Amino acid sequence: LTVPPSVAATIQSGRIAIIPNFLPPPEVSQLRADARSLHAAGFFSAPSDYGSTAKDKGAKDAGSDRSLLRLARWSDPALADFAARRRLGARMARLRSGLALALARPALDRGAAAPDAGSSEISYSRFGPGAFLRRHVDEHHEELKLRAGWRAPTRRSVSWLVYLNEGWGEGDGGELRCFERGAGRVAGPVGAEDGDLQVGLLRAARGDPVERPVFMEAKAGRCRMYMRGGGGGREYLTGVFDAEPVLFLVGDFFAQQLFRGARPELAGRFHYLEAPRSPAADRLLGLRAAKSTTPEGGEVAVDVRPVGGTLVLFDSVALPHEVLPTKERERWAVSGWFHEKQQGEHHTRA
Ligand SMILES: O=C(O)CCC(=O)C(=O)O
Ligand SMILES: [Fe+2]
Repeated sequence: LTVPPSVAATIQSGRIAIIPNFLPPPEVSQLRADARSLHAAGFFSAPSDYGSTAKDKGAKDAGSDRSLLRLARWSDPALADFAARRRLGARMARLRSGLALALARPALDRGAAAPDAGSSEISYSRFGPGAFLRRHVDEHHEELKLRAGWRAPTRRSVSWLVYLNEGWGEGDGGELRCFERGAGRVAGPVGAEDGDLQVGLLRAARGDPVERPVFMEAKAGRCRMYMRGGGGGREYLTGVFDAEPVLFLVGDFFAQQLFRGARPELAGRFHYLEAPRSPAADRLLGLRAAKSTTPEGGEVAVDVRPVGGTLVLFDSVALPHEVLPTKERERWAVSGWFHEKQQGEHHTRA
């Protein structure tokens, strides 16, 4: 499946690519019926694995009526309409190959846990009336996930969703709200550089009117942030620091202190993609009760209605997003993540 350059460019700049009518209506209906019958049969479960760190769990909604069909069930030929699921899997595998080429991420999904399913992770999701999903990013730098972060052989690279709803109207709620970076050009692809994941960005400034992704090297818990330099090398922005506790102090202000030793003049431009969160910090910021949020400095909210057949794609590391509360209706989707190999062992924590 050929991925248009404009779609690739959108993903690489940290924005959401929206492709209406990706799935023909008959396939949308088949998958929706399949999801409904699997849900009715009790095969869906609460997304307990959601967010890989304890810190994340505090930031998620505990009580909302959201459930998933896991991969083992998805891949079970004995259950419901397996033919429809397999057809979608084949389509997603073709999309994955197209994306690997268009995004120059050749390792995309190689060695996937479930090659037959077409995507490393794939599941149905159901939001009951009133359900929502709090602001988050789908993948974090390994150091932000502590030891577990380095153990996984692969990581999320591209997030995808195909909505399965029939005639979703403006009043139905449940929009996917994405927090894109608003102003201007991004200097180079977001997400990762040479295996190092992005943790933040430098905002555009008068003398340098582009946003610059900031990546983090980490070796045995010793970290250093950098951006792409002029000659293609790394331009270090901080000295070496210990991941703990520094990365777990909330907010840009603390991160900006790290720039003092290297590039103090750039400190004020630094912004976390998604500031590390903790239940305590959320309480402090009054976020615990918030079902939806407004854009932070320099962000623009883009709302996507979950209309049947629409495909959305975005970089799993770079784009914060949330799902607004649904009103009366159930909200159905099939979603997943194409993975990439995680970087080599020399980066492993001691
Ligand atoms: O259902 C959606 O639109 C988004 C879901 C999501 O963000 C997630 O599962 O990580
Ligand atoms: Fe997400």
